[in-house]
This record gives sequence, structure tokens and C-alpha cells, in this order.
Amino acid sequence: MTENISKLRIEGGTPLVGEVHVRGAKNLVPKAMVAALHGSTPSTLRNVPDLSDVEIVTTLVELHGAKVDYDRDAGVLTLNPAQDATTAAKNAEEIQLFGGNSRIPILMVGPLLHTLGTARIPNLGGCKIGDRPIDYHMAALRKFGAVVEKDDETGTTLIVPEEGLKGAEIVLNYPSVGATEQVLLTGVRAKGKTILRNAAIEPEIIDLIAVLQKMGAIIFINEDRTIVIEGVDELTGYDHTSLPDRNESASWASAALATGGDIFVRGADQKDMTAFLNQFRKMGGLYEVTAEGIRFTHPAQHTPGAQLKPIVFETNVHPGFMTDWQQPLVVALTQAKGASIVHETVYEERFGFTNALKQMGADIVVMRDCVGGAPCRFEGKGYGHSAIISGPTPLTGADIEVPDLRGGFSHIIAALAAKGTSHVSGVELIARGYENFEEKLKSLGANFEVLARKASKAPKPDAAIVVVEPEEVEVQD
Ligand SMILES: CC(=O)N[C@H]1[C@@H](OP(=O)(O)OP(=O)(O)OC[C@H]2O[C@@H](n3ccc(=O)[nH]c3=O)[C@H](O)[C@@H]2O)O[C@H](CO)[C@@H](O)[C@@H]1O
Ligand SMILES: C=C(OP(=O)(O)O)C(=O)O
Repeated sequence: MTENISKLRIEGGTPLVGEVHVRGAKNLVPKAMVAALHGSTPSTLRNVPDLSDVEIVTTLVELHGAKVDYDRDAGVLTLNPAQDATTAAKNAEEIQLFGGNSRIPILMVGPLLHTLGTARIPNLGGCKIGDRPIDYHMAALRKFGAVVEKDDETGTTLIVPEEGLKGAEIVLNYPSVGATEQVLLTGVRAKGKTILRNAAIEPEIIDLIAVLQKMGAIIFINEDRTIVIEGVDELTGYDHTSLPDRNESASWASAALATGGDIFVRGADQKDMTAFLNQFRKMGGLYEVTAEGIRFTHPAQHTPGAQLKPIVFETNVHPGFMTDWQQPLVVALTQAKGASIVHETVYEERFGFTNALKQMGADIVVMRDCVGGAPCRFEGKGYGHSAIISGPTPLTGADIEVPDLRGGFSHIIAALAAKGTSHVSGVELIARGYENFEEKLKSLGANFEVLARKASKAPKPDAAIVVVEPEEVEVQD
């Protein structure tokens, strides 16, 4: 990953038609890289996409002394886990500076406690879709026996007590994906048994468990979503192929509906997308599952004039409708004939992106009530976490600033669906979750011009020692 698009001019109104290739999951690959830190031997990860979240974790593990080699074309990443305390201490400032670009750094704490005996609680980045607390993570680490060595304005440092980290019994008030991964990545090397109740069981979690099991871990997944981990003394490296990114696959499917197009997503896997495919079909979308991927088609491609239908659904933990799918699908719902309702129950503030859609002409009302579903955790808390989308409404081009990864993709497909010209800035955020974005848009026939590019933020450890905001370079015709 070197240069990302940062500014685009988009001429909307052209249906996206063609094929894109979706590789490994953004929500598994960086975690599998963190798991490799436990290994006594190097690991090989396959189907690795060229994403900034992968680059961020590459830089972070190298700042701790590990070594990463990545063949972008082959999608093969090898990680030599030989981290050491001296290197980590020397790079402590860059590690802290650099942590705030994704959700992953907090997951490095467990492996680093086991290998280096100490770890700092990092700043975190990620989509701005709610408070995104880490209280479950901190409670779990304390349960394993981690001790706060320092807690001041520079941050919190944990250390391992003399007796080491021990298995614990942990109950999650909410099946948090990150907290489940925290317990997995810490419990596998803790002494004794760890019992995690109310765990998340997303496909990416199951894939991470497969990675850990290949390394030598002993992990049970019970029918009541309790995970039991028997700590082991040693874990070795793994050879693993990541599951495909169901969130990117669903994003392109929504783009096909929003623009009236027809997109074959090579690599899409039906079994991880059941809840999405049901709603896609209820909207009148057509899909065809093949061994190589899934073809997503707007009904008007088959029946001229056919319109999308409104739907009512809520997001939830797996196997419910994945929250990362809702934003791109909301763009398609602006083109459905009638009123749709979306109840977002995972994040309290995931409808901020609709402001730009309303600026483009969409009819969306965001409400504080739990609309269209049973009362959720956010009932009566004043969060705008339900949306009523009435359509079809013609969208017109606008000047847009990308707010975050998934909201940004939604803005771009809205601009592609709109009539007229849109100028979109902050597009570099898209690289967190969509590799080869420019090539994909081109292959789908999108009418756009790149106005500026930006280098990735991630200086290699042997390059600039401070994370600098790279210059935005205007593209000359
Ligand atoms: C890098 C990655 O894998 N990101 C995914 C991960 O994010 P992430 O792991 O951050 O998501 P969580 O499942 O932890 O967060 C969901 C909700 O859990 C609650 N919570 C979580 C942790 C905690 O310590 N305290 C707490 O209260 C919050 O209400 C939060 O809104 O899972 C989310 C839910 O599937 C996805 O949207 C993200 O794409
Ligand atoms: C919320 C998302 O990602 P992250 O947790 O990395 O912010 C997402 O992928 O939609």
C-alpha cells in the first residue's frame, strides 16, 4: 500500500456493471497477524488483502521487533514473531502515536503480556459510530491477573505478576467481538482454563479460533455461546487462508442495487452472508451463487422499470444482520418504492452518514426510538439509532467529506447513483477496508476522476521515526 486516492470527482448516473475480486476479511487478517506473535515459529497467512489495517498492524508488530514479508499480488504474508522488549521500548513513542489508526492495537496486549511481560493500552481508531468503549477488554485482562504498573496522562501500562497470567471465568454483558478476541488471544497461553460466557461467534471469530487451534491451542465453542479455552505452554506458527470479507462483498452488492447495476463478486461466500442475502432478495434484488462467488443484480437489469421494494430489519450480532452491512444498503433503500425501517442495535451512532445522503436529496428520518424491532440497549438513551428511509428519491451530486470507512463507501455509491457531479474528499479512509478501490471502480465502469492521492500514514520503522501526516498531492491532467 503506498498511494491511496484522497479526492475524487464523480459523475453519477452510470449503473455499475462488471466483476470485482474480494480477498481476505479485514476483520480477521489483522487479528491473525496478532495471533502469530504467540508463535515460537513463523506463520504464513494467505488471501491477505492490501488494506491499510493490514499495513497498520505490520508496522506495529515490526515496531516490537517482529518481521513481516508480504507478497501483495499473491496475497501471502509471512510473519516472524521474534519480538523483543528492547525494540519495543525503543519504539514506545511511535507505537503509541501510531496505535490510533484502527481497532486492532488493543488486541496486541494479551500476546505482548505473554511474550514481553508488559504492554501499554493503546489509543484506538476505527469508524466513528459510537463511543466504542474497551471496558470489557480491561475487565478481562484484570481477570487474567494483569496488573496496572502505570496509569497517568501518558497512558496505562500493564505487567504480568510473578505467577504469570491465569485462566479466568469471564461473562460479557454484550457479545462484543473485540472483547471475545481479547479473551481468546490472552487465554490461549494463560495457565489453566478460561470460560467466556456470552461470547461473540461471528465468522471472523470462528476463523481466528481455527488459526489458534492450528498453533496448538485447545478451544471449545459450546452451543450456548460459551467458549472454553485450556491454556497451553507453547504455540507454534500456522499456515492459514483467511475467509473472504463478507462486509466488502455486501458493500458491492448494495452498490449494484443503488446504481441499478450488475456486479459479480468473485470470492463472496454465501454461508457468511445469509442474513444479508435474505434482505437483498426481499428488496427485489437478484443474486446467483456460484462456486467462484456471487452475482448481484438490480431487478431492472432483467425487467426494465422494475423497482426495489422497502424492507424492515434490525442489525444484530451473528447470525443476525451484520451492522457493517447496513450503511451501504441504506443508500439502496433511498431508491426503493416505499418506506423502509432500519433499527441499529450494535452501535448507538451509526446513522451520522445519512446527513450527506439527505444533502443529496434522500428522505431519511433518524429517530431515537427503537423503531421496527424489539427495544434494544439504546432504548430511552437519546441515541438516533433507528432510521426511516422513504423512496424512491432522486439523488443529486454534492461535495462530500468521507467520515469513516463504511460511511465513506456509502457516500461514494450515493455519488455514483446520483445525477450530476460530486466531489469527495477524505477518500483515503476507504483503503482501510477496500483494497484496489480505484481499479475496482474502473472495472465496474464508474465515471470518476482522481483529483488527489495521499501516501499511507504508516512509515516503516526504519523510515521516518515519527508518524507524519503525508502531503496530499493534486493529480495533474
Ligand atoms: C476490526 C473489527 O473487527 N471491527 C469489527 C468489530 O468491532 P469491535 O470489536 O470494536 O465491536 P464490538 O463487538 O466490540 O462492539 C460492539 C458494541 O459492544 C459494546 N462494547 C464493546 C466492547 C467493550 O469493551 N465494551 C462495550 O460496551 C459497545 O456497545 C459496542 O457498540 O465488531 C463489530 C461488530 O460486529 C464490527 O462492526 C466491526 O467491523
Ligand atoms: C466498524 C468497522 O470497522 P472498525 O471496527 O475497524 O472501525 C467496519 O468495518 O464497518
